[in-house]
Amino acid sequence: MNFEGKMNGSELKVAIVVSRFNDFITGRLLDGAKDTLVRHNVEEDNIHVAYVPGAFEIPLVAKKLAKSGKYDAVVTLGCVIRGATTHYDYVCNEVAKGISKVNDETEVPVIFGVVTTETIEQAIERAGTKAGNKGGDAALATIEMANLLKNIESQV
Ligand SMILES: Nc1c(NC[C@H](O)[C@H](O)[C@H](O)CO)[nH]c(=O)[nH]c1=O
Ligand SMILES: CC(=O)[C@@H](O)COP(=O)(O)O
Repeated sequence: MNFEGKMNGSELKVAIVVSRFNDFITGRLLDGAKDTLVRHNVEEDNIHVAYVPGAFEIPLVAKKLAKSGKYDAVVTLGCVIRGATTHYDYVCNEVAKGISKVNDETEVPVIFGVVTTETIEQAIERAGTKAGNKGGDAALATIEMANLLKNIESQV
């Protein structure tokens, strides 16, 4: 028996948690994610967006949305850019751990679309320029994972 997540999102309800910090970047990640979801047949009315102050706040809101039972998956979008202190390391580590924990606790796909870079240029490259759009990439993973879990649940 094989399990597969098809790339048709017509039956999916998706929440997006996006941080406002570095919104020059996160706004483009959000555009990329929404465009990719719609181009894979997710209804615009089935895409709900929650804004948080910074990446550190993403896990809490992602957990709230995942636990609501109203969404097949949650996309998380943020941008953490290293500054002059070690603050970057703490934010990145806690955000990654927090999002992973929400996956484990809720068994709802919570996709990691947080860009973590050393420089602003690296972030720009990943927000719709030479390295693509990580928001769009996260949306693709979201559709596949949501449909994969539905496929597993229908067969086992
Ligand atoms: N430096 C960045 C932050 N810092 C803010 C934290 O995420 C958090 O909002 C604050 O510590 C209050 O709890 N956030 C980012 O998203 N990106 C950064 O580069
Ligand atoms: C990732 C951050 O928290 C960072 O932007 C903070 O900058 P700094 O380390 O210069 O305070």
